[in-house]
Amino acid sequence: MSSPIFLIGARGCGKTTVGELLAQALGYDFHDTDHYLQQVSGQTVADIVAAEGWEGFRHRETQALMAVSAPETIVATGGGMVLAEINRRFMQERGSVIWLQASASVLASRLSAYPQSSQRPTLTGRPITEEMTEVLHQREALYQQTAHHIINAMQPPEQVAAQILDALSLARAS
Ligand SMILES: Nc1ncnc2c1ncn2[C@@H]1O[C@H](COP(=O)(O)OP(=O)(O)O)[C@@H](O)[C@H]1O
Ligand SMILES: O=C(O)C1=C[C@@H](OP(=O)(O)O)[C@@H](O)[C@H](O)C1
Ligand SMILES: [Mg+2]
Repeated sequence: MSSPIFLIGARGCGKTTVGELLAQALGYDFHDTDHYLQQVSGQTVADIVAAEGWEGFRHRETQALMAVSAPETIVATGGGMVLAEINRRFMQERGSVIWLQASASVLASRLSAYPQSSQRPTLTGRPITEEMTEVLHQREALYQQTAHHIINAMQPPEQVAAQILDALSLARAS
C-alpha cells in the first residue's frame, strides 16, 4: 500500500514526532504541514496568525495539505486540520487517517514542557489545561469521524509508531 498516511489529533499528541519515526520505519517521505508553510512563506504560524488571523492560516493549511500529499508520504497535520470539511474529505479519500488520541492533561503537560509558542499561538487565550480541555471538547467528534484508525498516543513514541504499523498491517518482515 502506498497511499499517504495522515496523522491527526490535538496539539502535543505527537503527530510530528511519531510521523518522523514512521517515515523512517517505512522509508516514506515525511511532511509536516506547519513546517511546509514556514518553508514556503518564511513565516511561522504565529507570524501568519498575527498578519492574517486564524482564518488566513486555515486557508493556507488547506493548501499545504494538498501540496504535500503524495504516495509513500507520512503527513503530520496541524491540530486544527480537521476543522474544515474539505480537509477531512481529502484525507479520508486520499489515504489512511490515524488519530493519535491523548487526554487533555497529558497534552497540557507535554505542551507546558515544550510550548513552541511560535508554532502554537494560543487558540483560546486561556491557561493551557483549560485550553486543551476546550479544544478536545470542540474537536474530538471531528477527529473520530475522520479517522480510519484510533491509536492510544499516551505511550512512548516508538510504541505509538509500532501500533500504527500494526493497524495498517505495514510492519515489515525482518
Ligand atoms: N508519545 C509521546 N510521549 C511523550 N512525549 C511525546 C510523545 N509524542 C510527542 N511527545 C512530546 O510532546 C511534544 C509535542 O510533540 P509533537 O510531535 O510536536 O506533537 P504535535 O505535532 O502533535 O503537536 C514534544 O516535546 C514531543 O517530544
Ligand atoms: O490545534 C491547532 O489549531 C493548531 C496546531 C498546531 O500544530 P500542532 O498540532 O502540530 O501543534 C498548528 O498547526 C497551529 O498552531 C494550529
Ligand atoms: Mg506538529
